[in-house]
Amino acid sequence: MKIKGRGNNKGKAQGRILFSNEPISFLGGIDPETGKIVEEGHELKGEKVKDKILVFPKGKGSTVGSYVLYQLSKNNKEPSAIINSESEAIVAVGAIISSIPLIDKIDINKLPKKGMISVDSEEGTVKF
Ligand SMILES: C/C(=C\C(=O)O)CCOP(=O)(O)O
Repeated sequence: MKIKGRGNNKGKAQGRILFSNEPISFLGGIDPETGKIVEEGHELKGEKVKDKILVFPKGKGSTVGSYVLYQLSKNNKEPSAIINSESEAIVAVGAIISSIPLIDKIDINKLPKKGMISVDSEEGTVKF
């Protein structure tokens, strides 16, 4: 199946889905050294974002989160792509400065919660 959204940063990626129903805070929520989700009580606590297609509704928390995404990419711990219901500025800026493909305006409830997925953020499409 192919779903069209809005491509925000050009690029293609394929990988395993890491799916969250909850927003993600990059500052304080993800360790930039390891790529591990560390936010207490978060449904993905303990998971690593590296090489995953990270699916979540939107970012939350500090604007410094954009820089944490950049730190993740500098440490080779970044997700391969991000899919959001609606990206806000923190995730959008972080993805752009880190060259991470990003697609939003996707009804993430229509996506599988696990398995492989392909992202083409030039077309603005996801395939699974
Ligand atoms: C740039 C900021 C802090 C710093 O330099 O460490 C302010 C961030 O403000 P938020 O309200 O957390 O976005």
